[in-house]
Amino acid sequence: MGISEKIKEIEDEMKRTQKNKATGSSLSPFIRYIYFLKIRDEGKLARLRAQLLEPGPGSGGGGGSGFDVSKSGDARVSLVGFPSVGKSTLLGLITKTRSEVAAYAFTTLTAIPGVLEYEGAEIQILDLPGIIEGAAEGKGRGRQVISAAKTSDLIVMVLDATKKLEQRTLLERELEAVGIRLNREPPNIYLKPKKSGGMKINFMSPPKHLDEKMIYNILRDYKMLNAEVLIRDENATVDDFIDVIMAGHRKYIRCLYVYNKIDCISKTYLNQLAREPHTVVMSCELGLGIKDVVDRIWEDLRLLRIYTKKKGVAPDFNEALIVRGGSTIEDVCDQIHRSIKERFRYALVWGASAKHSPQRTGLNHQVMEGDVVSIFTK
Ligand SMILES: Nc1nc2c(ncn2[C@@H]2O[C@H](COP(=O)(O)OP(=O)(O)OP(=O)(O)O)[C@@H](O)[C@H]2O)c(=O)[nH]1
Ligand SMILES: [K+]
Ligand SMILES: [Mg+2]
Repeated sequence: MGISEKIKEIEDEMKRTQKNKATGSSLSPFIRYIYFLKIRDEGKLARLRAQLLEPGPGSGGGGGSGFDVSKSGDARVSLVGFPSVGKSTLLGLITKTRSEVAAYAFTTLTAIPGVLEYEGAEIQILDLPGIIEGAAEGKGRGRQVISAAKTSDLIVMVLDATKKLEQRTLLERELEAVGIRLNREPPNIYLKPKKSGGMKINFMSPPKHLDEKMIYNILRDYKMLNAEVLIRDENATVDDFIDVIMAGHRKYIRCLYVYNKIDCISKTYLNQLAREPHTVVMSCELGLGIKDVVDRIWEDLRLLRIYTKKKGVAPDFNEALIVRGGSTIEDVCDQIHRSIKERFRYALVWGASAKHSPQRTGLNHQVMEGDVVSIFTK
């Protein structure tokens, strides 16, 4: 019998025992026995499902390319967490997609995309298999899960409020290990490799954790013998400097920590969790805090709604263009049509980014939330 069939058999058995449990309430020793069987089988089931996630022989440690789900909508959000914290339950609550929910670990075996609609924006939400410690080294499908997370605009780390606080640090470490940097900006260090000329190392002000010799040695370790360096941040560390050298393999992603199952913890503890930075608390079971989670996802994505206006007509506020924070008129043009930029003459901008309304601008003008834009072409 293959693993899939074994799993099916145990699942069927569990469904049967669950039914027995519901009808035989007076037979308490019997119920206890059934319950014991169920718990034992859940353990077995979790182990089998974990095996199903193990990379096959010769597949190179879990694969590093993520799942075959194409990006769609205005942004991508990944649900990352240990098994059974409630990732699939959350997906079901905020999108129309149903991903299987169950009490045993590794219920979800692949990436399941759903769409969260938020005031005119379409946000892709990826429900992912649970990851375990050692995921970054290829344990289970961990590497694949983390690769998928690396492609997202925001990571929602789903945590079980009834479990130890260390779970968060453990997960962060797994993500760090593959070059993901959570809620951090790239270090303020300028590094330019050169063909010749040796090392030129400069500081804006004396750094506290670095000196010229250290930088020189690190660069040599990475086989960079000619480079120009300017450390702009006095708090920069060796790790920061290595991140700059490895910039191509680093990804700076915002992370929202979501503690689920608050129906099972004390009020005091709940308040403590809720005060942590970048954190929201919820109970999928009771439907508590779900709207907060959705609002925070939107805020943390930092997307902007821009409205276009045709000459002589009022803007259509029902139809927003969604662009990323920091976008320019050029990005707005690209969002409307690929070729519009080539025929661009100027834009008129009304709203928060305009010095006066309307402001006549070029392609470089940065837009802000709620701006109204008219594009004039040749
Ligand atoms: N008490 C409580 N249980 C919850 C809550 N949300 C989800 N659950 C339960 O937690 C279990 C796991 O839920 P799933 O949504 O399957 O968890 P998951 O993170 O997708 O799990 P995997 O796919 O196995 O990694 C299920 O039995 C849910 O009913 C909650 O807010 N409170
Ligand atoms: K589960
Ligand atoms: Mg799941």
